[in-house]
Amino acid sequence: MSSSSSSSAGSRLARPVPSTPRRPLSVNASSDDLTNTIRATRSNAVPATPGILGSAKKYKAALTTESRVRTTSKLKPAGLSSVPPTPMRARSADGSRPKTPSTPRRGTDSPLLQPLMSEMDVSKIDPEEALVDFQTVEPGDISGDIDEATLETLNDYGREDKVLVSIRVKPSSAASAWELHNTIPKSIKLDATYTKNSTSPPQDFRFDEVLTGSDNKSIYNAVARSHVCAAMDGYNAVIFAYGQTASGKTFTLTGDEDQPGIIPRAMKDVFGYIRRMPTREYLLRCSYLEIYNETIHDLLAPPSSSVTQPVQIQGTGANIILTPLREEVVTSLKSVREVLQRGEGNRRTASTDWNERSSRSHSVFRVVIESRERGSGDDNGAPSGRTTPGFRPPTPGGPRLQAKGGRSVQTSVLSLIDLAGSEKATSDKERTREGKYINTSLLTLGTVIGTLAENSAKNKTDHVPFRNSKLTRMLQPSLSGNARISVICTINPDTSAIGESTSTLLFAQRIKKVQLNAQKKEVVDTEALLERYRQEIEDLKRRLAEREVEAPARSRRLSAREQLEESRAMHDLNSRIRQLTKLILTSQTVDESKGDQSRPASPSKIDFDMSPYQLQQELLAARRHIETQEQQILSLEAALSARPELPPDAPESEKDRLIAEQAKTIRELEIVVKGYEDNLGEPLRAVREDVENEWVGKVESEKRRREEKEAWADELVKQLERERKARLKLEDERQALASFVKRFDTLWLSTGVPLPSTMLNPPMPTPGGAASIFAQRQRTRLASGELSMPALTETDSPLRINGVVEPSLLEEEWDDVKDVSFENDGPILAPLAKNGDPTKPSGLRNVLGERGNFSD
Ligand SMILES: Nc1ncnc2c1ncn2[C@@H]1O[C@H](COP(=O)(O)OP(=O)(O)OP(=O)(O)O)[C@@H](O)[C@H]1O
Repeated sequence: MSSSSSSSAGSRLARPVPSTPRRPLSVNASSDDLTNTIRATRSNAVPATPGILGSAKKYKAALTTESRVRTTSKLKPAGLSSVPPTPMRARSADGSRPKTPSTPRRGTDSPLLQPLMSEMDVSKIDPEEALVDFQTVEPGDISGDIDEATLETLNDYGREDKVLVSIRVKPSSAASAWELHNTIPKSIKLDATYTKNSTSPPQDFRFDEVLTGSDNKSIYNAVARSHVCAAMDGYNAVIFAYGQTASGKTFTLTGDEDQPGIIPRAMKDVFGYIRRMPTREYLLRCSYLEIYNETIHDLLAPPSSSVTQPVQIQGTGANIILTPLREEVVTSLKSVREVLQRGEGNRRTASTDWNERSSRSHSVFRVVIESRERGSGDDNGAPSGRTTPGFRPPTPGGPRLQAKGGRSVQTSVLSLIDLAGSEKATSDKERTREGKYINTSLLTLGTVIGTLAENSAKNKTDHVPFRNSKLTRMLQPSLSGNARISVICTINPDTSAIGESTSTLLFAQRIKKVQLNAQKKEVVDTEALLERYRQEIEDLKRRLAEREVEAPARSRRLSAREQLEESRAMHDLNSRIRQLTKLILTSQTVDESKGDQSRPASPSKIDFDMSPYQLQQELLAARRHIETQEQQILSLEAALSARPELPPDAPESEKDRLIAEQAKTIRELEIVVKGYEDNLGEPLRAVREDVENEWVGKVESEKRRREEKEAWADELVKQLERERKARLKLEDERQALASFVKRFDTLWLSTGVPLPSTMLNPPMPTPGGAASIFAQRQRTRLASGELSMPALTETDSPLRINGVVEPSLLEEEWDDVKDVSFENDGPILAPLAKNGDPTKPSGLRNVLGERGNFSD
């Protein structure tokens, strides 16, 4: 053990938890126990290891949750004996298969199982208190098989970018339809007797492993151990079993009393791995869910809430969140066993035509592994882990281990998936309905795998229908490449299952082609870094102040070269302070989600959702800030210059003190000025630039709108001018007409013809009527020589304006007027009839000639 690890171990042991003796080595929490518990739960019998479950052994629980679990576990022995009977038990009792209209979740019948683990719920636990490390792992919790040599020799398929695909052939007493390793190692082919096409030889299917027999240990070593270790090393890892119903998937993953499967062995290796890693500490969280009839149920939630509140898949692509999903912190194999027991109790299994205990759902057991380097045990003068305040995450998915002191936290997920088996139609209606869902999701899994394989092989980017089923949606991040995957395809070698086995082998071949590129995920805690920066700044400032105090006395002793070096050292200290100050500002304020390192956030971070007004306010606030700083600078400068000068006979020490103070003030000023420039000057310019950029577009569009309005206003003015002219013209015409009528009336009066009685109350004249009468009368009087009147010339035209005869609006009216006269003009025309021909057409045109004095 290295010295650092010993010291950390020492500090850990020194934690103030006196009543935490090591767990006795006699605790034999073997994977067999774990499997027994699972199997027992699945068969609804009292667990095969009641002694262990009900044991009153004193568990060490210094930094684990076991003490709390233990408190609640005290009820368990009583509860276990009263687990109510289930359909399976009923079946074994009366020998006939029970009718199960809906697949039962046995957890519903065993409420006593529920509260036991509630205190392990991760949302109620300070993760720092549940850390597991090499000291807290019990020897009984680990697999004795794992050691350095084993790890070295592990066939680490996880390092390849391909899925590890293995075939497991279930032992059968009947004749096998398949030949194994006949011509090629790790291959399987159909016995030629059963090939349909006898002319072509049967295809050799080659895989990473082709395994037989009932030994689960060799299976685990061959197909799972490397992936479990990869998960502990920081990679996401997925191990799943695929195959037709009753072919041995559950046997492979869970196993039985004699042959513990992958899950119990993996968990033993997890603790074994932790024990081998004295330099790291771990937080393990488990969740367990099932996809039943395309609904995701949390197997760790109370059954009632699981039914009413199914788990939803949120997010897109590789960032998928399952919510609400219970996660429980596990600190020992025992706590894993309890979690598995509860989950298994809630799983849906039923008797089918092929499998007495067929899984009717896909089940996913997930372990989230978070780890970080062990610190010195004291980041802030307190024991490691104890100082972190209770961490309650706002987001679904449970809490996260916090990085401390700049240490990074590595997170990975190990998913162990027992898929429901594909099957033909069964004799039971409900089973058939379930079978449809199962087959559909498996079919989608096949399509997804096929597309992924095709995309990888042909370098294509065809759409992958992940969303077509809950299973593929949930597996999307892993299948998209960010996980190391191991698939165990189980087949039944019987001749009756040749079709299903062939289809399983084809699926296995396709998934072999999927390309992977799993990466480790590490997160560094910026808060811890900031704290370190702050401490360093304080330290540097203190050193700087010390040097400054000593500087005057020392400078008298130092040579010129030494003085130069001294000033360089001071300068370096100052630069480092400035650099760290800037770093703090950047880390605190840069919005990591946007990845924009160039823009500080507060107070000058630009939010493009802000309104221009808000931006202006921001700008103003920043300006005010600058002004305050400028005032600070001024006042500091004033204070500096206002210092009383020392009298020449002042003691040397007094002079030294004053010089040191002044030097300090100057450096403070320098830092403030530099800080002003770095933190406000540049950001403020950026603000102005952003505001200006935003306004340029707006000003341009405003300008365009204004130009358009001006053009429109010009047009309006022009129209108004035209209208004004038209009005003037009309007014002139009106006046000309009025004077014309007036003249006409004068002429009438001069004829001496008495006004007819009707004229005393004349009807309203119309232009045509008056003109007609006037013309008639003129003709009569001219003809009789009674009147010598100068002929009307163009100059008399009422339409003449400014000496020019212009076409008039009135002209059109005249054209339209065919007969204009006074109403009841008979009496008026009577006297005219004496001198003229009243039968002739009347009208001004007749008086003034065919066109009169109207010109075109
Ligand atoms: N390799 C094996 N050695 C011994 N027994 C096996 C093996 N594989 C399967 N079995 C037995 O076969 C039966 C069916 O196996 P299992 O329940 O694991 O099938 P499954 O594929 O999970 O079925 P389903 O999809 O219906 O849940 C079990 O009784 C199991 O013990």
